[in-house]
Amino acid sequence: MPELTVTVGVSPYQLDREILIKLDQCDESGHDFVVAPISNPLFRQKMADALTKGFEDRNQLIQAPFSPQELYLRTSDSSDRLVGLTAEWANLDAKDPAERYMAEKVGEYHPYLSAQKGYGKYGERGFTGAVNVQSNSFVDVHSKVNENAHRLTVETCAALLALVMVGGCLQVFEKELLWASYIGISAIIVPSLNTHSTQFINYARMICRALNDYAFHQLWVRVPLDDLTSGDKQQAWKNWMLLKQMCDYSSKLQIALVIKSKLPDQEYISQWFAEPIKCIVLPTTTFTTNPKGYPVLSKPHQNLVRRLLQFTSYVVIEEAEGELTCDTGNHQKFLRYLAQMQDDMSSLEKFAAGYKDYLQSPLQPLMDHLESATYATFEQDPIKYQLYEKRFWTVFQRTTNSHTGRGPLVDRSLNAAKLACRKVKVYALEKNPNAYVTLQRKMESVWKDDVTVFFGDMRFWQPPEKADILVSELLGSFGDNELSPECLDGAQRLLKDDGISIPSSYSSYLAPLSSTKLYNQVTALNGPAHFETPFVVLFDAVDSLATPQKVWDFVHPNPQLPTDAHSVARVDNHHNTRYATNRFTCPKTALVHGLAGYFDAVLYKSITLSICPETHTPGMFSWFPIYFPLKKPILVPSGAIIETHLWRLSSFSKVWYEWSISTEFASANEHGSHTDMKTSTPVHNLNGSSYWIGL
Ligand SMILES: C[S@@+](CC[C@H](N)C(=O)[O-])C[C@H]1O[C@@H](n2cnc3c(N)ncnc32)[C@H](O)[C@@H]1O
Repeated sequence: MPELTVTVGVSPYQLDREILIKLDQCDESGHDFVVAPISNPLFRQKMADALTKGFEDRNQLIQAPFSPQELYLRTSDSSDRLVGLTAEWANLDAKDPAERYMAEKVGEYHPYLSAQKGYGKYGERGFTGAVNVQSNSFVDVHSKVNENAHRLTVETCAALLALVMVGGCLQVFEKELLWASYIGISAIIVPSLNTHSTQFINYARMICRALNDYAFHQLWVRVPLDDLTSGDKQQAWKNWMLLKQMCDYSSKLQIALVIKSKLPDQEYISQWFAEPIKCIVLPTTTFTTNPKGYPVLSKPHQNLVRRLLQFTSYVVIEEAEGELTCDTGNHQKFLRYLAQMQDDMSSLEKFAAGYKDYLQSPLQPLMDHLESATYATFEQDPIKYQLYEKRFWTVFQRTTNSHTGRGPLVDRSLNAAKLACRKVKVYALEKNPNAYVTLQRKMESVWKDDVTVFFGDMRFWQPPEKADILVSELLGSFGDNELSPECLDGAQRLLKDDGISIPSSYSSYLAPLSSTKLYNQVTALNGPAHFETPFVVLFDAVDSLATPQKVWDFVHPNPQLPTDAHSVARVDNHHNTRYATNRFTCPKTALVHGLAGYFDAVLYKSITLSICPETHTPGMFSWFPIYFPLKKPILVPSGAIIETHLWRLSSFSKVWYEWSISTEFASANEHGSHTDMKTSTPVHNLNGSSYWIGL
């Protein structure tokens, strides 16, 4: 695991000084950035005054541009070290229709506006100013109200928009965003998501518009990790889901997760790991004090923050209300110390650090020829080969036939034989012409007469004699996805009637998962085919929603095959097709982004290897799990049934998977009783159209 980096900022509850002075102070105390409100209390006061006035006066006040005195952020200097904070007091879902009406529904205030034709972007935003896209000119509609229309060129429009907007809460929000955009701030923290009720629909619409209209790289929504005042422990998460959906899963929409002193249960913490957390907000009140008087976090908080630092390096220390002179330098130092604390890392963790949530296309060792570097990566795993060697220990005295790569399994079988003072004859077979060169050299220099190396495909190769033991390692992250069943079926005729296959069986497992990060990464690959392609990936920003269940298995030697079968795999592969359906109870309301796939294998009798989370072979890193994505995530209520459907299908030239997920839940009907609802995703990868494995 690389050293965790931490970028610590500070969020003053109120700024009473020039922002540049504050930035200097922050530099001195070691902060990397400052989260600063865009406008200040003077502006708030002006807006509050405006609401008490009559129509004309009100509009005059709210149309006035920001005066420099009303802004904390006045210049574009240092905007790269600033995160803007829009006014929390702007209630985007104000019950008072006057507030919202004045702010947004310009058309109703100004009936002729709705009669205008050809509104461009700015008009659609609800500004009184509108771009007439046809004439390429700017119309100050409010001036038109006063029968005093000004026509301005579109070039000056952006600068002028700040001057002509109508006010009110929504207007405040837009006005601040526009100003922040003008001075070049790239990240904005928008008002907190209302977690007490579902009264945030207009807020969601405004966020959606902001994502659409402004060039900000990111909008961070303040969300509490848990709202302990709400009866529903998932209320904050559910509202966040709704917001995400309304914003059509925009990847620019991210979370500033506020961690308070009381933490929720683990299952309600882990649901956030699947979400795009961009920033961790730690109010100073979340810290406790150690005996020397320095601020520290409790152990559970430390664990949580360290876990979250794997997703983001941004931490904001938020000064509590009324703590204007609070010195957050020591809080920041503690966070840096926490980020640097190294756990003892296992070899698995060291190896895995660079692979977390990194999507890889599954290997196709049958259709493609692997590269030397890929074999070198396999060979770094000590555990896999130890397990094979353990197995050889009991069966080595017979002729061995091995499918080899660069030969690590051959080495292990010879080792085991030597330790047990037994003689084995090894035939090593490889179909990769390049790996075959390496094998030949190894035979000449190391193995000598103990091993004979052959070049060929096990499905068609003619052996000098039949083997007692057939050793292979053709397993993929989902067990059968590198076509071990087809290859070993083809090779079964190389085995004596009482011969042994290592592995003797392997099984595949599935579980539903939630991960916005993985979903966004598939989206970023551009193109619908990627949503119909499984990926090998080491899960990190993932919430696993259930213990994986077995979907199917394969056994070798395969009792279904005729003993004299020759090239069976090519003639009829029907016996290797599968369909499995599994049912999972969703433990909490969750957004399902796809399926996690795993496998375990019995090498022989009690010797097994596994990548399933509950039974993972310690220290083994040859395989990461597989991810079957969904084109559109599905929201599943707590307690609902998630039914997975997976097919393994085959033609003469390829094997592929198809998948879909159905959900079943009870829904109240208009008579107050419950009816069962069932929904389903489309079937993914029909006919192997997007992803297949070549035979
Ligand atoms: C996953 S690699 C494992 C290699 C080696 N056992 C190891 O652990 O490093 C599978 C190897 O089997 C070879 N292979 C796959 N299908 C084969 C086939 N039908 N006949 C012969 N070799 C095959 C591949 O070229 C590759 O070298």
